[in-house]
Amino acid sequence: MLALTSLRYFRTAMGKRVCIVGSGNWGSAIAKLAGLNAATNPLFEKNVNMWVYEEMVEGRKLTEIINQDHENVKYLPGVKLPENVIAVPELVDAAKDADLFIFVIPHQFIARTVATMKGHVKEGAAAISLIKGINITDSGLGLISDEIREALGIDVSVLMGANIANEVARDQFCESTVGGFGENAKTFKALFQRPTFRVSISEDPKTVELCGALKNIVACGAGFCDGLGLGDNTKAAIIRLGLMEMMDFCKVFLSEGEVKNQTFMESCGVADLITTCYGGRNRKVSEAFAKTGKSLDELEKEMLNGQKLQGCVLKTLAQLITFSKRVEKGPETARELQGVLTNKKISPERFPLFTSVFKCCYEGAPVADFLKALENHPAHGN
Ligand SMILES: NC(=O)C1=CN([C@@H]2O[C@H](COP(=O)(O)OP(=O)(O)OC[C@H]3O[C@@H](n4cnc5c(N)ncnc54)[C@H](O)[C@@H]3O)[C@@H](O)[C@H]2O)C=CC1
Ligand SMILES: O=C(CO)COP(=O)(O)O
Repeated sequence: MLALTSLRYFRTAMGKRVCIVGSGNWGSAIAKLAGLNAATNPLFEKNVNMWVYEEMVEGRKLTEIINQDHENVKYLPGVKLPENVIAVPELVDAAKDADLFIFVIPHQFIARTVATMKGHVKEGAAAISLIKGINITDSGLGLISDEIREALGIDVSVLMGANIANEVARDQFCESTVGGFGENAKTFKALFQRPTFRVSISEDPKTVELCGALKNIVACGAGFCDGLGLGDNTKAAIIRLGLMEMMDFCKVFLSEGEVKNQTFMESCGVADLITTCYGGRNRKVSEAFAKTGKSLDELEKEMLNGQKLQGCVLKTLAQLITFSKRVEKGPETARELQGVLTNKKISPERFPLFTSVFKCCYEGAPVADFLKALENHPAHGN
């Protein structure tokens, strides 16, 4: 009896404390996995804090609903969360004394979030980013992991993969990729891996992270394909050409030697691309965009009940390709990339799929013309 008590004390004293920064669809699904593992693995402290951006749901605070009913009824309805996952409305309280941070919020909110955390993070803590987005910085492309690392001065790994949250939360078998190094990568693998969630470690974290952002753009193209009533051959071509552009983009924007081709064969690469192009939110909303002509902002609000589009990376892409253009609204990823391409003196013709998705989303190009841009794709040779 005494031995058991001391073991419990030792565990509380020594286990790493986990804080999940975010509680949306994926944030809640990953909370289930991390909560179940923390409850049984002495490497971790049993209780896992989850920062919840507070809101009222049917007259009750979302944090109260999660802590009393153990379900995030707004962002992951129908799935019970482990009771050791504790919803905390104040970010600084949630982060207090944490050793491990899991960043899982839509990428447009990261800057404000890390600014709030600055000065409240324990020395020696480590983080992992599950965020599938990118930024533009003065020097061009900015990885979200770099933004977190620079703001908080801690090591940051990434987790990317073919992981539609609703399926992961229902224990349907899938794989995922941790991009990172050494003990921190292993610790995060131990925190997430479950019998139905198999995690590999890749020491090519920048490519792993860029794959997670760029696939969002291809998913918009897949949605256009569905919206236009086209079939599986066309979708397969979009996925393949999208993959070629993702690989080329990574080699241009990371230094060539850093990018390992094997990374594209991991769950974070081709597998995530496939799942997103069939089952993701970007695909779904882009299909509706092609059919209705409503704006992406409008459709996001109508169709996603508070969840956010990250196809979105478009916004960054756009700025990377045509730095002069500033588009204020809409899917961010493609926008974000455009300016970077111009900075690198790379013509948009090198990335016809990314560019065409952007033009349809933000410049009023007809979706019916989307595939024309692919007819002379560089991947087909001369
Ligand atoms: N949902 C999925 O299947 C997957 C999502 N991801 C990635 O994970 C990241 C997070 O996505 P989800 O968890 O699905 O989020 P989500 O799309 O469900 O986003 C809604 C979340 O944003 C929060 N929010 C709203 N305004 C906010 C603000 N001003 N500041 C901070 N938070 C605010 C909401 O409270 C809610 O928790 C994204 O980068 C996404 O690409 C990655 C893999 C799978
Ligand atoms: O990243 C995802 C699956 O791995 C989810 O993609 P969506 O954001 O398009 O739903």
